[in-house]
Amino acid sequence: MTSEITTSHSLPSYLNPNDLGAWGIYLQQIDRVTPYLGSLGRWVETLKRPKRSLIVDVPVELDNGTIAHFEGYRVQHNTSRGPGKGGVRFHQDVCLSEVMALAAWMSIKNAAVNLPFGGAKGGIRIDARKYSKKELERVTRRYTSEIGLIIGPTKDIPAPDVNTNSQTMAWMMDTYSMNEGATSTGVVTGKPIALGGSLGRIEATGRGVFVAACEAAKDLGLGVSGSRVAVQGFGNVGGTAARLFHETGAKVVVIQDHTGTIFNENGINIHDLLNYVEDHPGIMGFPEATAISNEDFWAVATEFLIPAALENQITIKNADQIKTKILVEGANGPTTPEADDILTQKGVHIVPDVISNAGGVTVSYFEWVQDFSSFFWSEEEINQRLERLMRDAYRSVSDVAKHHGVSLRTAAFIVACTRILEAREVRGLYP
Ligand SMILES: NC(=O)c1ccc[n+]([C@@H]2O[C@H](COP(=O)([O-])OP(=O)(O)OC[C@H]3O[C@@H](n4cnc5c(N)ncnc54)[C@H](O)[C@@H]3O)[C@@H](O)[C@H]2O)c1
Repeated sequence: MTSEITTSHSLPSYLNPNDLGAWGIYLQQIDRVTPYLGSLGRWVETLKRPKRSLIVDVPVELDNGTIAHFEGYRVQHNTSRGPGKGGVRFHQDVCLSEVMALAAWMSIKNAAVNLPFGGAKGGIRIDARKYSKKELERVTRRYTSEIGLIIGPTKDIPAPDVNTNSQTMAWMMDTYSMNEGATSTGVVTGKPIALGGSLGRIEATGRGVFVAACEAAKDLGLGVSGSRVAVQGFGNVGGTAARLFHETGAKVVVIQDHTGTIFNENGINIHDLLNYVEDHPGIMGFPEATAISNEDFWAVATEFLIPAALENQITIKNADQIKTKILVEGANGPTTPEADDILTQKGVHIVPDVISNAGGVTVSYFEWVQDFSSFFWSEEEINQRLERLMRDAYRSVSDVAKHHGVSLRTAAFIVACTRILEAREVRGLYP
């Protein structure tokens, strides 16, 4: 791997070469696919620097009358295939190199599933738990106004991410619309339904995970009905994926959340568990399963393992114990590169996050399309279109993986980088 050479040649002066963080990992991933890009390789430097990075000061008056200042970012990594698209994160550790990497991974995800978007991401360096709803509203509105120069329905469309939600998007939409003097629903996605949000958005990521799992099962000649499934995380993504497996006749035998791990070799009744977690802090104490240790979660023999909680969960420490056939990444970055190598050597079929959890951004795309036409689709229509798009995405990546004899993760990057750089090449350089 030539990451040091590449990074020293292509690093913008505003980054610290000794502390690249997530951006360094992204650069290594690009180095890994460059040999597969053929003549498009001459454009690869395009992917190693963001098109546009905006850093803004966000001053607000707090409830106690003092003035606080927060750092805000919006990075548009690449817009060759369409407007920027990606979430806005509120977190005290947000920094430029992290937002750059998250924006770049959105370019890859959007291109891998063939959505007509580039990649972008935003963030504010703030510990959201320490501020009132009114303070967060003022922060959101001032941030939106500051980045209003570069966002817009045909320029860059933000969405929720860590610690932001549909209410945050409603404030962003309202602020942008006030500044424009026109109601502009298409400037953000992930909005409340009352404001042009899309049906099916809440379940979209979990549904996409399930569709990707079914496609992977076809590749391996496995049936889903009767198979055993392990799910880590029983929130939006894990809960929906578990329910769809259960409704298809699979046995979800083990589930872990932040409260612990539960097991039932005959399969956990997911409808009962969903009802249970509505009145409890988590899955622990569910009467129709047995509690086991969190470490034992990884050793349960299954056909499908769905990490849908946090990043860096499958590491060199537990990869050896894992006994599954198909790993479908619901979370972003749940598998470390070392663990990825161990599992691949063991013959585990890994469906990477940029494909398997793309259901959310896909229905965000549908929301944007519906807002443009002011014509809204039924939930059934949305789910059908989502399933078709996810199946097509999996197939094209799987075909490339077979053609080059590489993993689905490398194949997803090959497909995505090729699409982005083809667009770059035919557009040509301005002026
Ligand atoms: N929601 C989306 O549309 C979407 C889209 C793409 C990717 N993702 C990714 O999927 C993952 C899950 O997102 P979500 O929306 O379901 O979040 P969520 O908050 O609804 O659920 C998270 C789940 O993870 C569990 N969890 C937290 N800490 C844990 C720990 N230490 N061990 C085991 N379980 C733990 C929680 O108990 C909860 O059940 C995240 O990585 C997120 O970035 C989500």
